[in-house]
Amino acid sequence: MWMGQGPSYEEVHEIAKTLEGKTKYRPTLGIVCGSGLGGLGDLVEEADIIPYDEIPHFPVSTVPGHMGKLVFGKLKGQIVVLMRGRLHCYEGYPMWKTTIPIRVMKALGVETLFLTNAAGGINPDFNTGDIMIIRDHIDFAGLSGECVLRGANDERDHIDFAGLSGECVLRGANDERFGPRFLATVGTWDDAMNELAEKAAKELGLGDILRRGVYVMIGGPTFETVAESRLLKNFGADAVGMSTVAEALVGRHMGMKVFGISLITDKCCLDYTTAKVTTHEEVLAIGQKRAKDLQSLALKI
Ligand SMILES: O=P(O)(O)O[C@H]1O[C@H](CO)[C@@H](O)[C@H]1O
Ligand code: HPA
Repeated sequence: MWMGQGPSYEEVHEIAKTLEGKTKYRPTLGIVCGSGLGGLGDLVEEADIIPYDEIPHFPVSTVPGHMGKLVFGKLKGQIVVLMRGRLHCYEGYPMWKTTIPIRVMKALGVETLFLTNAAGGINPDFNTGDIMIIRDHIDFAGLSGECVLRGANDERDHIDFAGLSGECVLRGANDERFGPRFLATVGTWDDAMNELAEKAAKELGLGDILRRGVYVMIGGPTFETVAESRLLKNFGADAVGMSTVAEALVGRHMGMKVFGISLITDKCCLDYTTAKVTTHEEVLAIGQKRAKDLQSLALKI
């Protein structure tokens, strides 16, 4: 009997079977669209679009900028499945539930996973609108374990360790049919795909805004205090967001090739004198502004 945190191997394959009954496509590439970056879905040709709420056992998207639809079809001739809307732990889902679609993608035959996100720039040299190839990550959630005090705190100058952390997505009983109990995470982000992404960006004339760096996942939904941004910088993070790492880990757990890019939508404040408030609206607006560049980059890759 399955004693871990769900979903079971059988449930994942049941969902995949349902989807195979709704689309003729058998994708090998999976794409996850970050906040405000769902426009890539419009470029998928001859698409079969399946809303999450029509898929049994599938969590639904609740965040503005995430439509909650699976898009199957062709992108430059390649058969893809694209998540137009991802799931975040802060929406109230346990971490494992946010990655059900990634497990399902693998069951559908997906071998390569392309993750995109909107992120705050921690590296002071990064500017709003920059595109960062994810070289590595910090799984803040997994490093710190599950905190009983998880949630926001409204003091001005604090480090809300609970809000920053969550739980590792692979916590719970392990089914070896998915992957190993202990996952080595060195080399999570595929070097060859990163090289390809860098080359593609340069060819598109995006070299000036191209960065490479370390993405740190925090639990959210609170944006960082100044003290937290400083902490993350000292940890070695270049950009911060509330997603992506759990998906990457689950992808690697199942042997997928993983790569990804972050759009820097705001600069995190490292100084009280210049501190300004970040909003989700601002994040979405920068996504809109850079939409065309990101779509061209994804197509070229
Ligand atoms: O990571 P994605 O889904 O791109 O979204 C990012 O944008 C939202 C905050 O504005 C957070 O959900 C953060 O993780
Ligand atoms: N912090 C965390 N997540 C984010 C940010 C940020 O500044 N911007 C976009 N997603």
